[in-house]
Amino acid sequence: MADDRFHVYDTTLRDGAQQEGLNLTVADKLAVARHLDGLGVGFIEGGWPGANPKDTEFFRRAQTELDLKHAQLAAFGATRRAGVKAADDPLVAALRESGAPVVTLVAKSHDRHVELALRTTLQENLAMIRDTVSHLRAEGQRVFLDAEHFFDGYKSNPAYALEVLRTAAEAGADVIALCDTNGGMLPDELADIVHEAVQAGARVGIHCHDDTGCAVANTLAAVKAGATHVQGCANGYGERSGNANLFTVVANLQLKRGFDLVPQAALADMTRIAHAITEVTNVTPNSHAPYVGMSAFAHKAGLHASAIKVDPNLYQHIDPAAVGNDMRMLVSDMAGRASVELKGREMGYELTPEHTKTLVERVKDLESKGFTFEAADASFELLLRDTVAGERKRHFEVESWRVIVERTKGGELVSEATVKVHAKGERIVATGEGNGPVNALDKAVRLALEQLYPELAKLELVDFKVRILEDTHGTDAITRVLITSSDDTGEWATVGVAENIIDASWQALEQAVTYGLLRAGRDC
Ligand SMILES: CC(=O)SCCNC(=O)CCNC(=O)[C@H](O)C(C)(C)COP(=O)(O)OP(=O)(O)OC[C@H]1O[C@@H](n2cnc3c(N)ncnc32)[C@H](O)[C@@H]1OP(=O)(O)O
Ligand SMILES: CC(=O)C(=O)O
Repeated sequence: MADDRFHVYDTTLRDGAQQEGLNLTVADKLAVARHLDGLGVGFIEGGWPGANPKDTEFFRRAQTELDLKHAQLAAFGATRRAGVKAADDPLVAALRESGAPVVTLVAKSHDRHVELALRTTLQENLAMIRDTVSHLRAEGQRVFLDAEHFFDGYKSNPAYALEVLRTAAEAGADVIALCDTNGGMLPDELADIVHEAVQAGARVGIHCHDDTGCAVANTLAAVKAGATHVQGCANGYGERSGNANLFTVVANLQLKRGFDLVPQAALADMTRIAHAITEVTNVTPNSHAPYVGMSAFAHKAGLHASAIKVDPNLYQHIDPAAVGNDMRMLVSDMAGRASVELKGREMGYELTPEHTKTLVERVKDLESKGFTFEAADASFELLLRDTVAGERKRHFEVESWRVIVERTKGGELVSEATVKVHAKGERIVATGEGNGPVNALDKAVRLALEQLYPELAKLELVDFKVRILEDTHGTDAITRVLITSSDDTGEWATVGVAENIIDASWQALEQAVTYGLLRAGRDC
């Protein structure tokens, strides 16, 4: 069980699920909870039982299907309605019956919200808090209180906001999490208010939204001011601009401020966990996310690479391995010799200074014509092999290719491609049909080569991106095609550039097949 002196409290399954476009099934919620427990968070807020059947079901299934090693489940809900007893409020009953050891109650702490949104008196709101907290405590549940709009409330009526905090603490709430519900706060002012709340004598937590882009900074400022309970969401999910990214918060506190929040081994697994959660939520991972993003330790500028060659710490704030991420070199027209040398080493090649120089020149020249190698590692490796081996031996030589697109009498569009290749001393002609010209070419080239290279059966074209460069030239614009291919062990990307989209696609396709054969360990 996690240390109770400082809480890492995750609200992905409740506030994270309030993100536009994010929709989790009960099975998804259970899967995310297991990942969060693997990270070692102390509390997982599972949702609002009683508010919808899915969240009620989550808490029911969690009792038998979740075997949490670190975390405790928290059920979220509101204080009782005005004018009824907590014991008689059906939503409070759902919290009581959720099976969760912890209940987090949202309560109004802003006087205007009490009067306008709850449409009750300030005294009745305090009674709602007192009554609900003490009722759930008496039922044996631990209670935390989310003081909604606390910072805006404090600015409007500090005495009342602090009265809410004291009332909850006196009734038995262990933590009063101060919520920047509208996400409008900046760190300095927020820290001052947290300091005042801590002085009032309660254990204070912090719950920040990212509407000013300061949710993580505000959370860290609150901790500095005395908060000992941090709330946030995996990958920064949440209502509007999101919540404080819990991964960033944990990494900052543990690696920069010396807190011992999650096991080191779990922290070193954080990048995998962050990506595993995106698989469940079906939200594209933010490659620029701090610590866990694919680009978080990717270096593009030549000057950076030249210093990194001497010591990676010169251009990195931490060792990426501490959060399970990796340093990557990007090769582009911003690369210098060091970038290319390090990228070559990453790929398993020790390049001579002459080869490095030639490669830098070829990359800069090709990028000026529209190629992009940072997005096409496989094309860069083929270029590197050409440079090192003079003209690299080929698995196959292309004599010609042709594509016909036909609109049939019935209105159907059919593409037919013919490729003529030479491989292993044979001349092979093959024809493929597809729903588009690239699909037809892909089928034809595999048909031609699969009899000689059966491993091509595993190759799959998984993504195809087209970009028109210099589009002011109208039909003379250059087309760049990026193809991502996969086999049963991984993915690779190739690039083609030409005035004609089919020609650019063919270049990327031909390299994809060649690289696939090299990956499979095929000699020419
Ligand atoms: C800041 C936050 O993000 S808190 C989390 C918010 N999350 C959600 O709202 C998602 C889940 N919510 C729901 O499913 C529904 O809103 C429910 C089931 C909770 C309530 O639904 P309904 O009964 O139809 O009420 P409705 O949503 O229209 O309004 C909310 C009611 O809760 C009351 N309320 C709001 N905050 C509180 C509070 N802290 N304590 C007690 N009552 C509250 C409002 O005054 C309003 O009361 P009214 O019905 O008398 O007008
Ligand atoms: C409780 C909550 O989610 C908020 O005030 O933002």
